[in-house]
Amino acid sequence: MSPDPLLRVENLKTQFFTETGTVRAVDGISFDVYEGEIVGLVGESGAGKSVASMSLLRLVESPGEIVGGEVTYKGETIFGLEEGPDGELRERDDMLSNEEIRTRIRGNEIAVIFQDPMESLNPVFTVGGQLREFIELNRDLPSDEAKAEAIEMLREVGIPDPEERYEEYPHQFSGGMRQRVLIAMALACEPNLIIADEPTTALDVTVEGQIIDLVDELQQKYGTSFIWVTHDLGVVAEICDRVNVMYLGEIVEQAPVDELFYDTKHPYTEALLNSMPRPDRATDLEPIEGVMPEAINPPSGCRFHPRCPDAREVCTQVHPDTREIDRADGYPHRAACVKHDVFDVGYTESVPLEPGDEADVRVGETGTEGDSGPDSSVESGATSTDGGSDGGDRRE
Ligand SMILES: Nc1ncnc2c1ncn2[C@@H]1O[C@H](COP(=O)(O)OP(=O)(O)OP(=O)(O)O)[C@@H](O)[C@H]1O
Ligand code: NI
Repeated sequence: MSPDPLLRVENLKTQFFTETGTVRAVDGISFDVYEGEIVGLVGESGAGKSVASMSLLRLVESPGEIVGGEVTYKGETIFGLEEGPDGELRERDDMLSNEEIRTRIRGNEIAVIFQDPMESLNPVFTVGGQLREFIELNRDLPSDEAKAEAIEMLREVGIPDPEERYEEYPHQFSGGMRQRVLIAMALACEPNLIIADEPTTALDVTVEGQIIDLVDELQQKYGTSFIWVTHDLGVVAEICDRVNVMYLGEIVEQAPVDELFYDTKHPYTEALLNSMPRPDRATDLEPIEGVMPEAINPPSGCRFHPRCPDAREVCTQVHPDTREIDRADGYPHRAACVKHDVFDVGYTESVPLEPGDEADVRVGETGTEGDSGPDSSVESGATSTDGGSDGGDRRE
């Protein structure tokens, strides 16, 4: 583990200001990416994985806005706020401009691969032409050299007959081949970090496996770091070094991949694991009970408590921060669950919630749960400075 991370994300918050309310899509997440590692962001649909990844390059669009926290890349501030003279939050002076992000960071330092290659490739231009143009622009190469490089990249990502395929259009490529093209494009400028948002989700399992092997190979060859977004813990097991499990805008567990699987500290991770097939567990699959509530008005206390088999009374009141429970290989194993002793909020004495007690409670319904919301939660962490101040931290 090198002393300084390549990317540091601290207490990042991104919200959408919609007519029906404020969506707390990313609600105070912190994680690091060190050089050469593949870091997973995993969680159910709506957990905030995509919004988190978009926020890292400030790609969130209105009505979305990053409202708090810090993103630092190689010591440079991609996003950061400070308190102005009247106590209002404003962007820090050392924050990179949009222009700097576009020309210096995006593509060259940090590249992004999205789920649907058809959205990233223009259907009216040839695959090769697009790749060539991208290389020409970003690496300032003359056209013929860029073309040779483009063909080389296509070969590198395992496209057969790259000279011929160079002349073809995106629709002539299969989904897996298009995804390979996007990987080629991401790699073309030899970035240090690639953010890949569910790049294999639309593919069948065999092709997915091939793409994952390819990424593994390229990662070792180029030493590129990755942030790998997925809802699939199987993929995480295959490819990631460290993992962040997201639930309703928060990271509830963070650990090196083996620790996460074999010394699971958060009931949500446990539930995710139980819902996926595993060779080392013969038991039947158990789907996670209930649905993830919406991020507009999350449950009080621990956001997972209405679905949690370990939930006790205290879990409805205390909102756990993500604390270090253990260390493994020099990395922290963090979890946001008060059943761990470090929280010391009386979990053991607290009355267990009957299963099903709150399983039906939906956000927006009347009842103690829906009424309280996060404002009434007690923050468990003395270190947490922003607890419950939602809305108040919107910039303007
Ligand atoms: N443009 C938008 N306007 C309003 N809410 C949004 C917008 N984009 C995302 N959200 C909300 O932000 C939350 C997080 O969404 P996000 O797309 O990051 O989830 P995800 O974990 O990537 O899910 P998936 O696995 O389905 O891609 C969700 O509640 C979503 O509805
Ligand atoms: Ni997503």
